[in-house]
Amino acid sequence: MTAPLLDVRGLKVAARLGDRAHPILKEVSFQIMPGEAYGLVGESGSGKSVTSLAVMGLLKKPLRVAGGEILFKGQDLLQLSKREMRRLRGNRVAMIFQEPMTALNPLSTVGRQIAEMFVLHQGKGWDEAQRLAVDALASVRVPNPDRRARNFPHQMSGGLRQRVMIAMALACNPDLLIADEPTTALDVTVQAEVLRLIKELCAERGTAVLFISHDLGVIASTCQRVGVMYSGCLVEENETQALFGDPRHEYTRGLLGALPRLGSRSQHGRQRLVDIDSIISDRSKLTETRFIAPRAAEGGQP
Ligand SMILES: Nc1ncnc2c1ncn2[C@@H]1O[C@H](COP(=O)(O)OP(=O)(O)OP(=O)(O)O)[C@@H](O)[C@H]1O
Repeated sequence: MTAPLLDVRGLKVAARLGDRAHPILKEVSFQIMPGEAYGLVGESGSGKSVTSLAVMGLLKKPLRVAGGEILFKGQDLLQLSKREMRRLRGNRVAMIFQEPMTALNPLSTVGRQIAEMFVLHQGKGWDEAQRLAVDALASVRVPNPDRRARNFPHQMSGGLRQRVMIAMALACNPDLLIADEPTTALDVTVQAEVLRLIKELCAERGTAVLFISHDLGVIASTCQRVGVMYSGCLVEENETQALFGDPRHEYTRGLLGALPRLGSRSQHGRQRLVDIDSIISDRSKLTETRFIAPRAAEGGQP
């Protein structure tokens, strides 16, 4: 049997405020197989970003890991030194964020920033790194990559900047790409293009992806399996199609029920949004339900 690429086991994260530690993640466990696209979905504040930052070793005070293991290729990332973690980041595990402007250096051309990845992580000389940066821009389908490499981030549209982030993230052919709401800040039409690009490039290269989104539509179009987070817990996990066809946790049913449907328009012609709280009867009971695994994992009952 293939070993998982990422195996998060009983991950607990707490926020220390004053002399009290508030639980933020409560024993979150999931696995991502090599080359697999796995989605984490849940509403704002459910703990998706904290999970991805913990995997990247980028949690900042007052947050800290309070228990569990994060095994990457069998090695517990929580045991690595800061230096070892820095070497892993950008190289074996890379991340793209929601807002590329905050991740890109405004004072440096995008070509230079991509080239730095090749110099830092692959020990390439500067001339070769710059040629590779132009190739990397071409691989994320940036038109006129030679000319664009000389642009500063503010000279590009949001969609192009996100392509630059993808080029940087994939520069060293990582085993795992973490994409945290990668298209939320983009126009709807550009969103679809960028999602397709991430999906295609990762499939071509065999890169596994951890997709984070509050948008079930994004997860449905990109991921093979999905984990649903609520209030710091993973409440349900399943193959994407099975989860959509047969949501079993009340919170998942609420999330799916709150999706605007094509054709359901209000009298003003807008798509009707359903409030999730009109579907879920009692939020206080949601975390009492145990984690719901795929049916096959329960012994194959129908
Ligand atoms: N620096 C911090 N200090 C204290 N609590 C924090 C901090 N950062 C996040 N949290 C808390 O951790 C919880 C999970 O936040 P997280 O950002 O992971 O949610 P999320 O599901 O990614 O939401 P969003 O989609 O809005 O980013 C929230 O309750 C949030 O208030």
